[in-house]
Amino acid sequence: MKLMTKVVTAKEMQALDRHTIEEVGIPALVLMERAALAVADHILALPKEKRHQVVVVVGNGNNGGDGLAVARLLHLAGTPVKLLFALPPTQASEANRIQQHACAYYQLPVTTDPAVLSEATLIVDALLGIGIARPVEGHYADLIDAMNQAAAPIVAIDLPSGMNTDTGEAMGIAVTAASTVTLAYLKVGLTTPAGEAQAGHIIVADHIGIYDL
Ligand SMILES: NC(=O)C1=CN([C@@H]2O[C@H](COP(=O)(O)OP(=O)(O)OC[C@H]3O[C@@H](n4cnc5c(N)ncnc54)[C@H](O)[C@@H]3O)[C@@H](O)[C@H]2O)[C@H](O)CC1
Ligand SMILES: [K+]
Repeated sequence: MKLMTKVVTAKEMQALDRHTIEEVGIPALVLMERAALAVADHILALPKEKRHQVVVVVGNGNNGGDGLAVARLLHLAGTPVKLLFALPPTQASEANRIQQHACAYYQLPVTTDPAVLSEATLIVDALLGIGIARPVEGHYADLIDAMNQAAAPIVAIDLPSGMNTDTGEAMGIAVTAASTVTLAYLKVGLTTPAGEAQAGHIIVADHIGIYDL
């Protein structure tokens, strides 16, 4: 018997998130850690030559927080990791700042220079997730372009950055990923032809501890 996978919009995912955190009482950082473990497991199962130098591209929201937690887990598993911050690390969500602290404890190398992407054998896209709220422009558009131009394959966390969660269309420009580890449930945009083309191989990390309403 084939089980149907639940498919959600950004609003629905945000409501499930809120329900799990505020009503069930599971701390957001617990969900973030479980999400990061799922993404790290996926990366650690890739051929070793892909893991010579991982570069995690970090946005300032919780998608970036997931990326920072993945970076820490990969580092602790012996994988060389560098962080490419989109913005000065001070302008970030609370969970993101907590993850930054943990990465700083382990002295993970940090840069804001996209040239680091040329060193990557694997790129982790943690720039934007379901919180994308407007078309991608300026520095963010340049970063996505630089990721797409780099030789290394891209693993996207939750969604390829720049993708509209509900339509799969690029909001200006979107990451073209080799694989996407989407968290909790499949997102509507990932089921459209445009979304499938950007996402590559899609893995649903359905054991991160989100509870249904
Ligand atoms: N779904 C889950 O179960 C879990 C999800 N997690 C991860 O959290 C993100 C969503 O996090 P959120 O902070 O709400 O949003 P983002 O990180 O995607 O982005 C918010 C951040 O980005 C800015 N922004 C929005 N649009 C743009 C734009 N076009 N250009 C530049 N900047 C933009 C916005 O202002 C905010 O500052 C979800 O995808 C998961 O990865 C949890 O960690 C675990 C549980
Ligand atoms: K992403």
